Amino acid sequence: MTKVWLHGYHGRMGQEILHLLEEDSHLKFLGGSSRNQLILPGREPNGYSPNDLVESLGETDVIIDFSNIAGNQAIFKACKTHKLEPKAFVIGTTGLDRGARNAWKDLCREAGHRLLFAPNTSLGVLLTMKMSQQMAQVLSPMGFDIEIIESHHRNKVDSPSGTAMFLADRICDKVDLKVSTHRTGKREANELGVFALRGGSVFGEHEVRFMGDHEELAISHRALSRTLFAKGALLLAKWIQKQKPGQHYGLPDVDLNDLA
Ligand SMILES: NC(=O)C1=CN([C@@H]2O[C@H](COP(=O)(O)OP(=O)(O)OC[C@H]3O[C@@H](n4cnc5c(N)ncnc54)[C@H](OP(=O)(O)O)[C@@H]3O)[C@@H](O)[C@H]2O)C=CC1
Ligand SMILES: O=C(O)C1=N[C@H](C(=O)O)C[C@H](O)C1
Repeated sequence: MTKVWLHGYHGRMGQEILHLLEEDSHLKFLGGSSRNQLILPGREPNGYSPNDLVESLGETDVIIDFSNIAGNQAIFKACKTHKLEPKAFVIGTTGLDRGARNAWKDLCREAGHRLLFAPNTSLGVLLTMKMSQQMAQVLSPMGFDIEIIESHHRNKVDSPSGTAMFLADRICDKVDLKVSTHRTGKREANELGVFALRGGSVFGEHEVRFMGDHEELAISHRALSRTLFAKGALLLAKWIQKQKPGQHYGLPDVDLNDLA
């Protein structure tokens, strides 16, 4: 059995993942953490120090993080300062800047951790990314403009979404465009604009639009619940365990056929 730790235990995603973990025959919930509490089965939830957290993680095989920037920073600092033995990580938290991601990458190399940055754990989004790259490679040289629009629930704290930035960056790996998230004036020729809507209880919608002079193509993904993110997180938790230690991975490294 693979033992799993849930950082962001009390959150919307934490609770969704917990429900699926309870039914999974290969993964076992070892414990969790939120802003102020350590949650260990059979014990009263308790306050904790970074050292307590790392001690509790000792037995864990995979740490799944769905918290926020401060929460991700907290578990990073605890693992770095208190020298956690090699583990596997799935980082579902979004909004991390380049500095934070680089610090995790360094820690992986130093400590022998395996880590996957997964700003969207839906397998459909992975396919959306791959298809968007292919469409961009054909349509951008033909003069089509590419823009991304995303919608999420009113309580989401980061904007644009991690997924929208991921889609934009992966498209820009293939075509020579610059991501713009704060356009105020006219569109520049080499821009890929990213725009966010917030409201209601939208689980997550992303649309990549390819806008030409006489026709328009689009590829879109709509989450119908949080279950798909939780299911994907558990599949990816199994996937990351099989990867090489001391390495970090991104969603483009994941072959959908390996998850079936
Ligand atoms: N990869 C993916 O597919 C998806 C990613 N996400 C991302 O996952 C993250 C969580 O989303 P969601 O569940 O909706 O958010 P919530 O706000 O519902 O939950 C956040 C959780 O993080 C905890 N937390 C906050 N600060 C800290 C801290 N300093 N230390 C430890 N834990 C902390 C909160 O604890 P407390 O309850 O004590 O405040 C809470 O349990 C977001 O970044 C979101 O964008 C969301 C959906 C899918
Ligand atoms: O906060 C959310 O809810 C979601 N966040 C992720 C993101 O920022 O892309 C993934 C998903 O769309 C839901």
